[in-house]
Amino acid sequence: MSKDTSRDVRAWLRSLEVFAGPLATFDPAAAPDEPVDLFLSWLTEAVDAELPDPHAMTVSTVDEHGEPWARVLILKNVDVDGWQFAVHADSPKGHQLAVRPSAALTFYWAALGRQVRVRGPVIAEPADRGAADFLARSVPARAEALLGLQSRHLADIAERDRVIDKWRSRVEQEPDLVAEAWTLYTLVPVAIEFWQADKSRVHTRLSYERTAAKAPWQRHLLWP
Ligand SMILES: Cc1cc2nc3c(=O)[nH]c(=O)nc-3n(C[C@H](O)[C@H](O)[C@H](O)COP(=O)(O)O)c2cc1C
Repeated sequence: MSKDTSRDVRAWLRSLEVFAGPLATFDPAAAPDEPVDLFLSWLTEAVDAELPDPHAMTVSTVDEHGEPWARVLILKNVDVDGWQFAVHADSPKGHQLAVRPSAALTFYWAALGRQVRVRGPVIAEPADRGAADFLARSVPARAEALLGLQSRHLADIAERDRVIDKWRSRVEQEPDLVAEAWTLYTLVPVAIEFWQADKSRVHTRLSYERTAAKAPWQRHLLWP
């Protein structure tokens, strides 16, 4: 891209609106003691507002060289014990979690002007829980996980379709087949931040922090 074009892009980006939606409101004084309760109420509002993929989140990890990585995953469950996602352990994110079992999650519900960030250690759940999650997946999703090549270089699209077709047939014939490396992970939160946008740009932030899993939560307002 030439420098002239990049100047145009800068102006174009500056012209785009942010926080265009009617936006939600947030009164931190009324926030519950347990952050998962607040998260579930914000998630419920996102679902009720019919936002697309309300349970999609960016999962950030760090590799053995300290390099950051991030990708979008689907939230599988959340309760007082933590936020859960399931992935193939033999994938880049699985390898990163093996060497650095810690992650950050970011949810963004744009139309409501809300962001939630969650950070903490990640534990791999026992194999039977990973298997139960795997068997609840669709046939194509199970086939992709069984072939176990996620994020590897692919020679051509025809090869992808041929191999996936082969695994789909196998899953249809053997519906109890489980990818052993499919793993359910729980992020045990030590820091959770709720961020509410305001059109005035005076945003409201509430953080819950604790020194260790199961320790009591401390609440702090944060400067926007
Ligand atoms: C909305 C959305 C949902 C996704 N859900 C998953 C998922 O549940 N599991 C998964 O392995 N990848 C999922 N992906 C793909 C990941 O973002 C990522 O491309 C893939 O897991 C490879 O990541 P890695 O190379 O860091 O291991 C999803 C992508 C999007 C956009």
